[in-house]
Amino acid sequence: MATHRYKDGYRALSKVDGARRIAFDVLMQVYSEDAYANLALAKALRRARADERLDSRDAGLASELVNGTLRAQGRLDWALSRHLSRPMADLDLEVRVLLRMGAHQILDMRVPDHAAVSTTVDIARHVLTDGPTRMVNAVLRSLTRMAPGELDEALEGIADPIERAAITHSHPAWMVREFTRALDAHGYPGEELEPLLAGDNEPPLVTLVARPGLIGAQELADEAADVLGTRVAPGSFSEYAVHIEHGDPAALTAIRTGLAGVQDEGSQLAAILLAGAGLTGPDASWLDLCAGPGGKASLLAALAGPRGAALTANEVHPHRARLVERACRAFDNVDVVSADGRTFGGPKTPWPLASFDRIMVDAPCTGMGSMRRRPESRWRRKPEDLQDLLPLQAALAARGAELLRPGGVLAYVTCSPQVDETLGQVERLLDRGDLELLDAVALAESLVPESLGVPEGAGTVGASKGRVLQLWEHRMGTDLMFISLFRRR
Ligand SMILES: C[S@@+](CC[C@H](N)C(=O)[O-])C[C@H]1O[C@@H](n2cnc3c(N)ncnc32)[C@H](O)[C@@H]1O
Repeated sequence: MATHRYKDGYRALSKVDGARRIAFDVLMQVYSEDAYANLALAKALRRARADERLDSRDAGLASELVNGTLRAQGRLDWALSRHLSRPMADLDLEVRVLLRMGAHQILDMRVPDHAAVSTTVDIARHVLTDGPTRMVNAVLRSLTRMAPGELDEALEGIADPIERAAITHSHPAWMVREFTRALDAHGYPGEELEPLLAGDNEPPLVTLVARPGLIGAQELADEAADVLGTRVAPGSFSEYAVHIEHGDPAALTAIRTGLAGVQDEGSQLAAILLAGAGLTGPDASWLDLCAGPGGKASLLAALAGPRGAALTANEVHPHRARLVERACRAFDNVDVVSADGRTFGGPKTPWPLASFDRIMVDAPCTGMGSMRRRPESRWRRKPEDLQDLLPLQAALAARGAELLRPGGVLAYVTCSPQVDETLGQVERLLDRGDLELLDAVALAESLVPESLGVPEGAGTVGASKGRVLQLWEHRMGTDLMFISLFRRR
């Protein structure tokens, strides 16, 4: 066992709590190696379970510490900075991570103060020298000594409403500005900002998709209930969706064999709407231009199959193209290709211009619509990212339009409500003059089991007769998917 010098001589360090140590190690990987929290955590938990170091309660605690600490980072740093004599950014990473973990337990979890402090300091003793360890101890103790309501009062004292909302709901201020702009652009009142931001801090609903033709939603729900012992519920906006309350979907045979997948209802709806839009003429050749990792491609393949249609699924990154292959392994009507979508197809290729009947352009975006699923992503994304994303999205959408035959249907989709990458790109597509915007809201209402409740007029773009569909977690419970549909003239 490790030893350490203290005033009273050498002594054994106290045993570090397993779940907290795992959380600390995963958080360090997220911050120092840009690891994805969900992947790093799953790997660490698998390893600990294999060594029989962890039961399911510990695994739950480690998950909450990782995900909760990441989500709450902005608010925790603000709270901690009130008890620090120098800026948080000047502290060593290990110290910052321990302070955040400890603060999350003190402020947000039902961990008794003394346990939150002592378990954090136990880790500090293993990874830090004496001085920083004492500092972690002192700052966390001072946090526990705050008067009730002290933080709320300080929050109320922040004059700028964007800054206040950013800290209260732990989002970067630029994102709060963008969410405000997006709500406004779709005609929703500013009061919806708070529930929107709060939704990002809720653990996400896990939704499965029963790929039609392979397995029915009821059969999938029965397997999930039996194997995972979870309560299940049917989807509201996709007849193929099954919500589960808990459990690891990977334990289901239907998931392992590709009959079903994990997919938010918003994503399912994007594929359902592209497949459901009216079309005259042939309906045989479908394209997913940005297919990785293959969620929408696999549902599109399932919907194309009974019509005798084939899907070409393209993805620029070969490793992600392999994920598309895996997601579509149960289908024989899918051709997976790895190429740059901006120059995909064309003369002398198997995919001439103006040849596809239905095209999905699910463009790379800021991902601001699925922050609840990737707790670290809100801090990784920068507003400058849009400088690269916007031209990329425009070029992919334009290529999609060129590959679409007259009378064919194109879906331009993002997992973000950010105005420039959604409505801005729709306007750009309409400026081409060869595309007509369809009414995605009316089509959705005609296809979904329950009404989406989109207010009258919301989603109308300029003078066009069409409407785009923006989904909101706080209204529909889905990711904030943006779906627009066009027909080529
Ligand atoms: C939003 S994701 C697509 C999600 C996918 N449709 C699904 O439902 O699973 C965007 C994808 O576009 C890919 N991508 C980025 N640049 C691209 C390009 N120039 N050509 C084709 N694909 C690209 C990204 O690698 C990413 O996998």
